[in-house]
Amino acid sequence: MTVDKHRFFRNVTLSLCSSLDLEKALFKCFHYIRKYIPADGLQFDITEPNGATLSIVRVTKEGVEIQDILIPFSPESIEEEQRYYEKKENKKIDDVLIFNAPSINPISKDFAKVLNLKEASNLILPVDFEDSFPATISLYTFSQHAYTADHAKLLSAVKEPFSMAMSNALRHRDVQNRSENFKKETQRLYLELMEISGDKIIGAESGLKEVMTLARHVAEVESPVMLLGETGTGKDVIANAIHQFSKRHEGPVVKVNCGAIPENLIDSELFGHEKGAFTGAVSQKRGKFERADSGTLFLDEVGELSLVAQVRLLRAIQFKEIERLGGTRTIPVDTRIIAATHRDMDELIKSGTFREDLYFRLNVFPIRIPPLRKRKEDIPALAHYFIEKKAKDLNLYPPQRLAPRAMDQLMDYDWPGNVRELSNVIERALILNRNTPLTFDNLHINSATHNATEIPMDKNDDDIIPFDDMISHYIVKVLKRTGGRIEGPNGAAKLLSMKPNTLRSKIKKLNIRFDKTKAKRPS
Ligand SMILES: Nc1ncnc2c1ncn2[C@@H]1O[C@H](COP(=O)(O)OP(=O)(O)OP(=O)(O)O)[C@@H](O)[C@H]1O
Repeated sequence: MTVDKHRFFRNVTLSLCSSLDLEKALFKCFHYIRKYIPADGLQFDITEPNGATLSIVRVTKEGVEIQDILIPFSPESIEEEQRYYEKKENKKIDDVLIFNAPSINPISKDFAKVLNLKEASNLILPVDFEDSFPATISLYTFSQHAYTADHAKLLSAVKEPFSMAMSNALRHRDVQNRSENFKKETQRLYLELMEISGDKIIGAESGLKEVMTLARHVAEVESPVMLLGETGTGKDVIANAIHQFSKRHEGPVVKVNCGAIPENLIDSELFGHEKGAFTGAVSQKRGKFERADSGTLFLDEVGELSLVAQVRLLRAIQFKEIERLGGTRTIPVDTRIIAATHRDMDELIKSGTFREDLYFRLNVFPIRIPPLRKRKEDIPALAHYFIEKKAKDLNLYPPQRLAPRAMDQLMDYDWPGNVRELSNVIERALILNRNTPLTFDNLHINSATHNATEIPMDKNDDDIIPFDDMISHYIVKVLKRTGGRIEGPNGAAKLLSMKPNTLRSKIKKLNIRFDKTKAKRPS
């Protein structure tokens, strides 16, 4: 067959450049080359400084095999190779080696032993990499004396494109490996950090047993999860556990507190924006959706999302793609959604504040986390866990022991603020009882998380009440005046000279539960 050398060069180059993925590029190239040069397979090898060869990829008619096998050569094989090369049927033409009877070639025998090969003829093209070890691309057949000088010349014509493409592909592979290692390292550090900080799920074998079973089951699939439960029950903790149990655990878990982000910023926070999309968008920003690519997006307080953001969220979930604000192109996203809420979603749907279609998309696999009062068996373990952890965090280690009736006091209380309230109560007890055993008298009064509106403020000036209670009471007082409104000219944040987000996080931290219906409407 006559071959147009230019065309051959061009087509080999194009197929090699068709993908940065080494295997794909070689597969395409092999199928083109074998139209002109006989070949049952193609192999890419790199020779290490010690003479051993790292066989990287083998392409055959059936497909691609990634080998990454180190093949050791005996020093005798290397010496014999030279003599073998001097035989008349084996030649070197334009830098390409022709081995037409490699079954007697010692190096090929070493290869054959490890790779279980039976090839009979070899055409070997050395490829050059900058700062790398010698490498070869070889074609082989199962018949003897398959290769001619013309074949060698044709293969030698594509030495340069092979060298460049293999070098780029190896660099690309190196970057990918580094990024894989980086992900693994991040995961390892995360687990180490969890261990050091002592963050674990207490009650996983008792009060949360059913929740944990569901979490493990759903982690294996990709379905969206809806975590339902009162504030402070541990929705965050379970969302993290699902991510860690899932095959996405090497990817990021990105949390968005939909209730803490002002309405006008939520779109940009979730979907990102292009430079100049709105006043203040001074540079391009990737949204949380994009950041959660290949991982999990945790939408906390999803019931607080504005209707506009709900429409975009629905689209992103349906089509698995997003558009940055002010952008024109769609960006594919591979993200698993876990949503959480303490609100009654049926109520929100009835009142028209939450889209029913979005709810059905999110509520594929609901998990209800029981309130602490319904799993009181977990209280002793949680209390001991928080005593240890908080004492370390607060530098009050070793902690005081519990007073004789202290555990009964904790067990008798209803914990409206759930696990978060228990953790706050223990922190306060550790601070107040530095030299005495821990007690929890007057839990109802002292707990800032419990109905802060009831804290008596008409106490005499000399009476000391805990600082958090004082702040909670004051925030509730202001919320009453603004009808529960946080933002805007008549909002509580403005009256308190605070940023709305700071106030929101304070409300969350102190677990202030504010009933809007009891508030005075603002004038
Ligand atoms: N089972 C548990 N074991 C250990 N710590 C827990 C457990 N459950 C909750 N916590 C701790 O209690 C606190 C509150 O939990 P978390 O933030 O997960 O609650 P939440 O339900 O997401 O609250 P919110 O609805 O207010 O967002 C966190 O500090 C968390 O680490």
